[in-house]
Amino acid sequence: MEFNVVKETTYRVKSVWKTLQGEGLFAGRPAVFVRMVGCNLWSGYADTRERDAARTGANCPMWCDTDFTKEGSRAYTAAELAQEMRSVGGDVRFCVITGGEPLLHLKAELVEALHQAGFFIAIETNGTVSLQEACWNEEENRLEAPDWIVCSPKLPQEQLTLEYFDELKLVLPDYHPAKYSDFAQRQRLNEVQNNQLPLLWLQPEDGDRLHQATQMAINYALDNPEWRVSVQTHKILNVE
Ligand SMILES: C[S@@+](CC[C@H](N)C(=O)[O-])C[C@H]1O[C@@H](n2cnc3c(N)ncnc32)[C@H](O)[C@@H]1O
Ligand SMILES: Nc1nc2[nH]cc(C(=O)O)c2c(=O)[nH]1
Ligand code: SF4
Ligand SMILES: [Mg+2]
Repeated sequence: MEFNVVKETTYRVKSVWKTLQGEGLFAGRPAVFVRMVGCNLWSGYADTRERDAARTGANCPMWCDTDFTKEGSRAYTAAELAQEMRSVGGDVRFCVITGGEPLLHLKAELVEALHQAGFFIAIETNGTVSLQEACWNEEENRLEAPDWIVCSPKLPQEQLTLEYFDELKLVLPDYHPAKYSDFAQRQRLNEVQNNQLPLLWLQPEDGDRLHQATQMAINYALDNPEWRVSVQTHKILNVE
């Protein structure tokens, strides 16, 4: 007898947890976070920082504050992940998909499952992956995209393929606004923002250079008031 086994797509997830969104417009808002494994700009292992920074040309491998390695991760189907997120989140229906680089994983199928489970979906991305390519719904011939896109670029703007975003977050001192002026135009006008105000953030790099980076961010915003300073509030509140 022949069996036609259709293998379901699974998603490699480091962790699912309930916390407060720490950064950007939704700072302070209860959220279910999903951290996907792996990134295209750094392997995630400390001994490869310099090598990976030289290879990718991004500085973030030198100071990324996140463990997105595969150790302790789990594979979920879209339905299993939606269920786990409902179970972890209780009444929370705001989720943030991050990583690592979440657009290496996210597909229309998962976006659909999370929407069906009632979630408003935000993502945090480095801008190197096209939404069109990641989240195209082949059957219905349309884009099945997350609802809210936060982009924190680490490569020169000419190399970024992300078509649009809702918030732009540059980590200082390595990523200067002057180098992202064309890319900043890809911010979309959206209903949440009542089609107004650009959301342009300067986020000081946490680590040895935090003090210097914070001063830079403050001074730049005071001189260029379309930019705002983003504080990583979860680190102050001491939540994950
Ligand atoms: C860990 S990244 C994951 C998502 C995606 N790979 C990206 O870079 O946007 C999540 C956010 O943390 C920021 N980030 C990482 N390390 C940081 C640090 N040491 N200080 C401040 N922000 C940091 C990133 O710029 C990004 O906005
Ligand atoms: N609480 C909390 N808020 C966050 N906002 C963006 C984060 C990320 O790592 O993508 C993050 C995070 O790691 N924790
Ligand atoms: S900041 Fe984002 S892009 Fe850079 S290494 Fe960390 S997860 Fe990857
Ligand atoms: Mg973080």
